[in-house]
Amino acid sequence: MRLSGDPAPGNMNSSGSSNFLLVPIPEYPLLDCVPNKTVKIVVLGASSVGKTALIVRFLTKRFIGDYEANTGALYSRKVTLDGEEVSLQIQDTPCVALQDDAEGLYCQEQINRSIYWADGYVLVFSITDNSSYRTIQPLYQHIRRIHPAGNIPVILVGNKSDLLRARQVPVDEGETLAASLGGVYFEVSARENHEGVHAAFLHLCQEVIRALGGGNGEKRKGGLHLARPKSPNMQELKRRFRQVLSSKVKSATTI
Ligand SMILES: Nc1nc2c(ncn2[C@@H]2O[C@H](COP(=O)(O)OP(=O)(O)OP(=O)(O)O)[C@@H](O)[C@H]2O)c(=O)[nH]1
Repeated sequence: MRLSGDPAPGNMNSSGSSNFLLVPIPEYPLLDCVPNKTVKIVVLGASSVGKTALIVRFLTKRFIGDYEANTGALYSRKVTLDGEEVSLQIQDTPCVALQDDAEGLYCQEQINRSIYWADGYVLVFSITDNSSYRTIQPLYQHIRRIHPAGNIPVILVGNKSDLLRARQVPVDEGETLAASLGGVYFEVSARENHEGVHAAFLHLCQEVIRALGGGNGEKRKGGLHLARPKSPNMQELKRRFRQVLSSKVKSATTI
């Protein structure tokens, strides 16, 4: 899912094109406020698990169900995290896929750069897709190869919890896998509710701040407050949504 924004200068992906890190139009003039901390998060997972839907739900409290194939947009927001002003950047990414041997991973160069860039990791699978769940372990190993040392804040998100009848991954398997990664398991539905998604991202942001040496360890009250989006991103979102709708209507009428 693309949002508006010019390619960030100097960010070139492996093919030399500069459409890798899209810098959305900032919600605040950078001169207004230079938060003393930046939290960089990347959202990773197999195809169609809901990476973009989760980010959009978290940032806008809305569920928009249809997107073009994910090309990897960067979203930036000024947020107040436990009373501290923080610049939050969230990198969406194209899907990763298991290789035929079910051990290796197909992972584009731009995803490797996102992994290297990020401070915290949202690993997403769909509870309705066992293959997306089996992607997580090799994906985590891949992250570890890029960041062999130190603590890498990570959460495991089992999305589409509204589709209980289609469940393929039991809750305890999500919890067990999350524990093996050193993270927490969140079972959520980007379609149905904002609270669960918000809690997951909030937890990861707090872990990142702790890992970056911010705060004095314990979770202060206050939680995470997103600046009201006043950027054209919302207009862009609505335009993209109308575009998808009109294309569906057109295709329906041409049948
Ligand atoms: N029922 C249900 N559907 C969801 C949920 N989250 C996402 N979807 C649907 O799943 C499909 C994929 O959502 P995306 O957000 O595009 O997934 P993605 O992981 O970014 O997809 P890629 O572009 O393949 O990387 C869309 O049709 C969404 O409407 C959810 O919580 N519940």
